Amino acid sequence: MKKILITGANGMLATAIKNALSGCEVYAFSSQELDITCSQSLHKNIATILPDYIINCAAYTAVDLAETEEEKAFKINALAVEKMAQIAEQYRATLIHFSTDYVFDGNVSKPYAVDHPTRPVNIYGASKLAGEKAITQVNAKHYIFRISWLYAPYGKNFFNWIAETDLEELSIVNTQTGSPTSALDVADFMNHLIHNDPKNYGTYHFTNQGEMTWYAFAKAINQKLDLNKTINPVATFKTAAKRPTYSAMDCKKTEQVFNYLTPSISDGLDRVVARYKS
Ligand SMILES: NC(=O)C1=CN([C@@H]2O[C@H](COP(=O)(O)OP(=O)(O)OC[C@H]3O[C@@H](n4cnc5c(N)ncnc54)[C@H](OP(=O)(O)O)[C@@H]3O)[C@@H](O)[C@H]2O)C=CC1
Ligand SMILES: Cc1cn([C@H]2C[C@H](O)[C@@H](COP(=O)(O)OP(=O)(O)O[C@H]3O[C@@H](C)C(=O)[C@@H](O)[C@H]3O)O2)c(=O)[nH]c1=O
Repeated sequence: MKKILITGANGMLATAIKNALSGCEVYAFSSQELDITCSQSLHKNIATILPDYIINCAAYTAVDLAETEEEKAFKINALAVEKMAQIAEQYRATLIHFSTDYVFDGNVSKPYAVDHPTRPVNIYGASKLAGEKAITQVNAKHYIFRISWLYAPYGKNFFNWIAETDLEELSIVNTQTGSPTSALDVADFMNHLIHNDPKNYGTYHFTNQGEMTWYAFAKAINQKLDLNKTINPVATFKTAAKRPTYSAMDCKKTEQVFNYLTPSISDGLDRVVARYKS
C-alpha cells in the first residue's frame, strides 16, 4: 500500500484529499503537528514515515494580507517548500505541490498554456511562483499543479462565503475571469494520480473546465442554493492585492498525460452544492 504524507491537513484542499484517497496509508499533519517552516520537523517526519508521496497542502493563502506579510508568505510558500523538495529528494519521495493561477498577470484573453511566461501581480502570486521555481531547481520527483479559484462545501472560500453571509445584496466584480474549481474534483484527481502515476514529472494545470467572472459564479451559487440574494455586477471592488483580470488555464496537457477528463465548472458546482445541502 502506498504511503502518503499530507501537510496542512486541516485546510480546504487537504480535507478534500483525505476524504478522496482510497487504498493508501495516509499520514496527515495539521500545522500544529507539522510546521513546514521547521526543517527539523519536516525531516524527522519524512525520515520516519518514508512516504511514497508527499502532498503539500500547507500554504499561506491570504491574498490581501500577503501584501503586508511578504516575509511570512515567502517563508511558507517558498523557503519551506524548497526545503521540503530537498528532503523529498533525499528520501526518494514524490512531491505533489499546488500552485496558483495568480502566477500569471492576466493580460491575455485565452487560457494560459503551462509554459506561458509568468508575472505575478501580487505578493501571494510571487511567493507561490518562488515555490514553483525552488521545486523545479531541486529537481526531486515532483508534480506542481496550478489550480484556481478553489472552493468546497467547507473551509474559507467564495462559495461558502456566498452561502453563509447574512447580506441580502452583494456587489461582485464582473471584470475578473477565471475557472472556479471544486476541491472535491482536485482531490479525486489526486487519487487517480496516485494509483495511475505516469511518472511524467513537471508542472501542470488542473481546473474545472470553462471560465466565468466572479459575478457569474456568485449568480450561479445564488441560483443553485436558492438563496434569493440580489447580486449586482461591479467593475471594481477595492482590495489590498491586485488580481489578474483573466486567469483561465489550459489543462490539455494534464488530460493527455494523466488520461483524465476534468469535469466542467457546472458539474463541479452541482457536486459541491449537493454535498453542501446534505
Ligand atoms: N484556495 C484557493 O483558491 C487556491 C489555493 N491554491 C493552492 O492550493 C493549496 C491548498 O490551498 P487551500 O486548501 O485553499 O488553503 P487553506 O488556506 O485552506 O489551507 C492551508 C493550510 O496550510 C496550513 N499552514 C499554513 N502555514 C503552515 C505551516 N507553516 N506549516 C504547516 N501548515 C501550514 C494552514 O494551517 P493554519 O490554518 O493552522 O494556519 C491551513 O490548514 C495551496 O498551495 C494554495 O496556494 C491554488 C489556487 C487557488
Ligand atoms: C468580498 C467581495 C469580494 N469581491 C471580489 C474580490 C476579488 O476580486 C474576488 C474574489 O475574492 P476572494 O478574496 O474570495 O478570492 P481570492 O482570495 O482572490 O481567491 C484566490 O485565492 C488564492 C489563494 C488563489 O490561489 C486564487 O486562485 C484565488 O482563488 O471577489 C467582490 O467583488 N465583492 C465582495 O463583496
